[in-house]
Amino acid sequence: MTVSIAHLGPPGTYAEAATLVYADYLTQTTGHRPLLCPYPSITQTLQAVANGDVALGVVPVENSIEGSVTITLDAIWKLDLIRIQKGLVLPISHALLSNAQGLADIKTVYSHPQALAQCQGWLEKFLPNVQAIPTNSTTEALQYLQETTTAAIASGRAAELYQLPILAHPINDYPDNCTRFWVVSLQPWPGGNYTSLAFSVPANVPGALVKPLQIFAQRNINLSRIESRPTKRSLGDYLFFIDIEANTDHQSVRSALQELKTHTETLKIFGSYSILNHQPQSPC
Ligand SMILES: O=C(O)C(=O)C[C@]1(C(=O)O)C=C[C@@H](O)C=C1
Repeated sequence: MTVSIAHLGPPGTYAEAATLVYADYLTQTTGHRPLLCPYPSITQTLQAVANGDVALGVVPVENSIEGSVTITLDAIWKLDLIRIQKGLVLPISHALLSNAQGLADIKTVYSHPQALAQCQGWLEKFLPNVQAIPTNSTTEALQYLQETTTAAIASGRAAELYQLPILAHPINDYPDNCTRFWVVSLQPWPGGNYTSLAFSVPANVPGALVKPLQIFAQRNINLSRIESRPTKRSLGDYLFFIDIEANTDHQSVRSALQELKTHTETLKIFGSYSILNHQPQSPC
């Protein structure tokens, strides 16, 4: 049976590039080529997995310049059953695509908010008076390029795919730009050396976060990331997303999670997974 993988589309997005990396890995390990299914937004990609419309989904989680992809974290928290199967890191190199003669003709630039943010400094320096308009994906931004006063931030791969001219490349503010993606599904997976979880704390009182963090520290379990997101219930009320460098199969992790349950209001464990080591020829 062909496995379907949902990702943010249309074709040409960085999420599609990450999905192609995972599709190659699946083809090599199972002998079957999966089917790629583009969705118009990250939320719809995750919803397709939660509904069981597709077996897998690939979503961006964190960028080295701009930090968390908050849409992904919020949706994963809401969609209870989502489990992480793999992590993968993709180098990101943004280009300015446009049919304009030069930068001076550009009045509007379109892109995904993460891409606009990763190029903020470049935009301020080279296109200071231009209006930046967010789109659902970098590829969606390309539909506005019929006008010769518009530009889009997308990948060199997208420029090639849609035969669009590149005015400047690379334009990300820092050269070492990477985005981490998660491959998610409804199935628990045999695991790896990373575990991701999130929790809300019972009340906004002093030290509410100290205890959960101590539980890991006391067992010598290393935290590789901590991120807060508003619960959206009231101002100052937060959820905490944590990545630890250990597997839920380890006795110390199991006992930490047991204890954590008693110090949190809601605890969600998204699973243990390994990182796919991918060495691309060139950035996407
Ligand atoms: O719009 C795209 O092309 C995406 O794949 C989304 C996305 C993101 O949400 O972070 C993925 C990687 C890059 O960091 C920029 C944008």
